[in-house]
Amino acid sequence: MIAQTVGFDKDLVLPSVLVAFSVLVGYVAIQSIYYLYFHPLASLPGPFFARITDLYGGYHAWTGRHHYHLYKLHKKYGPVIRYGPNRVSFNTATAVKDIYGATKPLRKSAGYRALLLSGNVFSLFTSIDKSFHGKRKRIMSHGFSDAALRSYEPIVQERIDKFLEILTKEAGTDGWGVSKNMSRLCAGLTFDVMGALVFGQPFKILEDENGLSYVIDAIISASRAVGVMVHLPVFGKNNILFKTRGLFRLLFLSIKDLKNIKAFLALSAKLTKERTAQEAAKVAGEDIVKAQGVPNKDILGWILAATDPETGEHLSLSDVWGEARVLIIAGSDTTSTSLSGALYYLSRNPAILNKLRTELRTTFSSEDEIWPGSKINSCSYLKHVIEEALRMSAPVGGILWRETTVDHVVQGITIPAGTDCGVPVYSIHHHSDYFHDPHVFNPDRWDENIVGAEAVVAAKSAWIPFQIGSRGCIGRPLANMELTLTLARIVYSFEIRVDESQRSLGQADVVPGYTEFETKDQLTAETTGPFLQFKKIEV
Ligand code: HEM
Repeated sequence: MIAQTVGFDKDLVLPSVLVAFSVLVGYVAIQSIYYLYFHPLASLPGPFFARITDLYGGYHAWTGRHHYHLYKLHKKYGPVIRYGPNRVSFNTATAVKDIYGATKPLRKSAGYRALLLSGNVFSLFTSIDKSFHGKRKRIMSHGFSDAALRSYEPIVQERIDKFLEILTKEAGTDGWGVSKNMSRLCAGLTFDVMGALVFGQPFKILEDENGLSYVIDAIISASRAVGVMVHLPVFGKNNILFKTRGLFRLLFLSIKDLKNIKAFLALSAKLTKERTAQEAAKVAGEDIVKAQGVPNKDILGWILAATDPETGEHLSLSDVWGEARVLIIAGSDTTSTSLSGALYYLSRNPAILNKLRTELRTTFSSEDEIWPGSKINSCSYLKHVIEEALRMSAPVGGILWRETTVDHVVQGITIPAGTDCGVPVYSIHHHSDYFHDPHVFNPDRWDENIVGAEAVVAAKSAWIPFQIGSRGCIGRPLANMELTLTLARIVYSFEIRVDESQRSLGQADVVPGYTEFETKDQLTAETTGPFLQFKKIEV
């Protein structure tokens, strides 16, 4: 009797499906009409699908080429584009200030929440709430003070020594080493440096000693999903979808990737625990790190010892683990892309390479003299080469979304509260209003004596590889140290040549007639090459 009442009526299946489908289509149609004609951003230009769904941006993020795509869109539609129902991309230096300026009423977009690995444990990088971020920054900045940086110098130099040894390790009788994939080798260097600086011990990826090169692969594959989710704010805003983000990540990962990520999480948890226990055992007033033979201090050493000056709080173990993981990711991949990019451009521009070598050889009388300090700071051409490499192929080349917390004027347009805004880094770095011949690698564009003060001021206003404002990169001085020391020491001591058989690998031609170092954008970048050979210069 009961079975009959709730029985399954086959005749109702098709009509039910049709009704559900019609409701869905009707809902999408009404919502699209609203987005296209009645939404406060309706008058802004942009691709049709971008104006009605965030899936448009999500798809282009998935291709890894959305930074190049945004560049082309800005060329087509002008400086302001609607890049999602509730998202606006601006391509001007005024917008940089209006959006990222320290006092502006914007916070990181809800999309950043999708980056969280476990529950709601935010880190300095992933935090959205401004007061949480301020508190965390007060503690974290201890690890990036001038004193902290000085204590890192020998660690960085020791890893660079190892890196340079590898360049000509299997050199032939003519002195030229075998061809190296610089993306991979530079990643070995920067991950080792970050391992040593965060946990007090290098991963020794350069020596291939501890079998930890999977850390690089783990982070590259984890970044693929993150690079898409950060462009889908719904993952941060909708709690049900937020809980499914783990499943979404699976779409981007192979079994091997999953194993690598799991191993990296376990490794970073183990090293954080060990390092925290060491610090807890610290005898008052004694530097246990030195006492235990670990060279100098590391970032965890500084931040574990730090307290929030306003609240007196310390970080908990899970907070420290969260910060450690993010530091390894944020500090390695970015610096490695910058270094590979600079080597790509130097190896393809012999005149620029020679000019840089002349500067270094007239400043230093031997490679051993190349240390942080006033001498290296006086090498203005070295600085300009790095600035230019970061402009041409910025490691974070996409768009870093910020959400308006109140109605706010950007570039003269009132943007309603709750809208995501951003300036795509690749686009503004290649904007001809700020950079003459933007697709040409030209370090001289940063020299006032050559191009004039006005041109340099304009260029600086649009140069944002580290972002600006309170959410700008805390690791910038450390990245600068790594980049200047490594490049100066390579160029001082080695001849460099392109492996012609691999020249086109990792090379993009975004604009016909120009080639550049290709970055696959996934919040940070995935890169290949350049494939280079090195020969030690005879003294
Ligand atoms: C050339 C190398 C680097 C580049 C181009 C770079 C770029 C950036 C950018 C663009 C941001 C803003 C991200 C956003 O708004 O979502 C950022 C933030 C950050 N970076 Fe870097 N970075 C580099 C090196 C480093 C290093 C070496 C470290 C650490 C050791 C580091 C740690 C961080 C952290 C913790 C944040 C978050 C800061 C905050 O929100 O207060 N970065 N970086």
